[in-house]
Amino acid sequence: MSQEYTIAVLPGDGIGPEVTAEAVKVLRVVETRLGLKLNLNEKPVGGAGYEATGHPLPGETLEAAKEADAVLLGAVGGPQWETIDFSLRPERALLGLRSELNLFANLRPAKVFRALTEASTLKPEVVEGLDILVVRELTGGIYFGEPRGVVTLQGGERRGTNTLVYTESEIVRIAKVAFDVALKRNKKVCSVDKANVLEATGLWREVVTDLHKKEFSGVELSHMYVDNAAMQLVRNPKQFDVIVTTNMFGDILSDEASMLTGSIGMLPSASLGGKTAMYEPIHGSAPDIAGKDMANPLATILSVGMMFKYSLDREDVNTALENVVESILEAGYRTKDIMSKGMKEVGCKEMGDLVVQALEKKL
Ligand SMILES: NC(=O)c1ccc[n+]([C@@H]2O[C@H](COP(=O)([O-])OP(=O)(O)OC[C@H]3O[C@@H](n4cnc5c(N)ncnc54)[C@H](O)[C@@H]3O)[C@@H](O)[C@H]2O)c1
Ligand SMILES: CC(C)[C@H](C(=O)O)[C@@H](O)C(=O)O
Ligand SMILES: [Mg+2]
Repeated sequence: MSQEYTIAVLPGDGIGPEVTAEAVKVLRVVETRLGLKLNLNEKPVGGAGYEATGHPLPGETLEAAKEADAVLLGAVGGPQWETIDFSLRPERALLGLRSELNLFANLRPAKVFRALTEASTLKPEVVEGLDILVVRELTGGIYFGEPRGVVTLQGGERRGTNTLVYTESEIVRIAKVAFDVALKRNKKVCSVDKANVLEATGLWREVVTDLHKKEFSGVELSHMYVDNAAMQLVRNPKQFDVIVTTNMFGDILSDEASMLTGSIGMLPSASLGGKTAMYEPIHGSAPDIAGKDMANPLATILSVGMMFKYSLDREDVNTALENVVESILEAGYRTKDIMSKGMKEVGCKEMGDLVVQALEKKL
């Protein structure tokens, strides 16, 4: 009997469907080569969900995600939905999926592929061999804290509120993920906060320090304020190995870290914690290049690799995909975002085809 898995495929908006289509091609190759049976259950999400049903996270989409062995998501959002009520914005679908599936741990690896060392915004020697992991808390913090919203005050002025909240247990569980993953890497964690100003992250620092003392003293722990961390990431990124941080700081620092690797189109992610995990590139729907076959699909394809590693018990597929991506880049193929002189520019589909061809030889 062949292994059978159900994967909820949520392409979303903008370049979401373009990069997801390439990742699906890759899934199909792995299915054939490994003799698996993959049931791909495609559903609308984000703006596409809103247009289809009036809600960015339709009930059938959430159900499909909950019932699946893993979720693959493209990207959501776009200018056409920027003025609708916040509760119906495409981005809310992401928050809904993350909280409903209890995906509190978001792993965002920023690895510099050898062939792309020259594509980084930094000098080659600063990023060569860089391999860091941002562990972003994903279901708490200012993204979910109450009270939130906009009210009109007496006199007519409006006031907007969001609230940064963390409980001790929320901090402990994400810190545990970071320490555990550090034990499998270089045993080094930097916890990033704003403990000099924000009480909630003062608690964050205290709880991380206590947990470290009690259970993870074999890991080297440091703390850094987020403003300094943003600066250190571009000054000397190789000082970091695992970075653990809050929901919003992780969002920002991972986009910054992506540019060390050459492009935001290179960074995959895994969101873990509950029964079903979700895999998505860290980038958005890129309305500026949508529909032009220009998007880099590698972040989404590498997210498929993470899916095999964390949900489908085939880390070898992740390794094969990383090797395939390296070999394609070594051969000089580049999407526009990572293009440089003397290289061969390809579109989104052609990049997907190159991965498929190389993977067919590898698996
Ligand atoms: N996970 C998600 O679904 C997600 C993440 C971030 C932003 N968004 C949404 O996406 C929309 C656009 O947001 P934004 O412009 O701030 O961020 P973005 O990540 O969509 O784009 C930022 C820049 O990076 C480029 N880019 C992004 N992905 C790329 C890829 N794969 N290949 C080549 N270039 C790529 C874009 O062309 C753009 O110039 C907004 O609605 C936002 O809310 C969604
Ligand atoms: C679109 C938005 C909700 C999302 C986030 O802030 O988490 C995105 O920026 C990301 O990084 O996945
Ligand atoms: Mg982001």
